[in-house]
Amino acid sequence: MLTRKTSLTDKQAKNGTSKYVLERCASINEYYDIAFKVMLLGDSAVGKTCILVRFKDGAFLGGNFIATVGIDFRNKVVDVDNLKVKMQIWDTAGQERFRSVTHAYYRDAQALLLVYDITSKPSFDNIRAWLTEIHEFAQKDVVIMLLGNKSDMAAERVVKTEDGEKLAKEYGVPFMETSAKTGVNVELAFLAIAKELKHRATQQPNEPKFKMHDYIESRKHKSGCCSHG
Ligand SMILES: Nc1nc2c(ncn2[C@@H]2O[C@H](COP(=O)(O)OP(=O)(O)OP(=O)(O)O)[C@@H](O)[C@H]2O)c(=O)[nH]1
Repeated sequence: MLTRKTSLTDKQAKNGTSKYVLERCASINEYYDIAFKVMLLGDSAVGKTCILVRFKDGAFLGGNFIATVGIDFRNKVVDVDNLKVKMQIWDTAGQERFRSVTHAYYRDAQALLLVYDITSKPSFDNIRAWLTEIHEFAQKDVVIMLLGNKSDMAAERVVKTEDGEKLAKEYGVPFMETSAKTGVNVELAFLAIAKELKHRATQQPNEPKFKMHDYIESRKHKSGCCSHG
């Protein structure tokens, strides 16, 4: 594999407009300009692995639930404004007994997707505890997004969309409901994160700021309406 590392631009490096180093990596399978680490967090069985598989392979992992043991990651390269952005996505085990393993990875992550299950009230109630943990272990400027997964299970819903929105507003984080089963909003969640991180890394002083919240609100599929895009 041929790997070459370059800084963003000499100017950016000099005036410190970006703290991320651009990596230009060429190999048979993978070419990218810039790389970020993203983590999926949330209680066991909320659908973190399924969200990752849906985004990476466009498929749904139905059937028997197999809990993640420890931590695992998958890479996906997406195009953002003519740059190849590699997202290294870490899938963590939601079970309590693996918590000390996953804590060690928080500090490296630039973005966290915090997931609950709309059919599980405890998974929603635990979001506050997850946020406390994030504030303890993650970087101060980490990008956080709240996802209410399994939006396809309308009949079993116990957490209202408004409650998710309210909680997200309280913590100042973007929010959307997803379905790893149908794919609703899954790609949008990762693309919004990729765009936000790319803009933070390459932002020029005179460039308008990327507004992640507006980007999501103008594109997200709202539960109970329309067809899946
Ligand atoms: N209907 C429906 N089922 C889902 C969805 N996402 C996940 N599931 C199911 O929920 C169960 C748990 O999914 P996982 O992705 O393994 O959950 P997890 O959060 O990774 O769990 P841990 O690895 O224990 O942390 C599985 O049986 C999935 O098939 C969804 O969007 N809709």
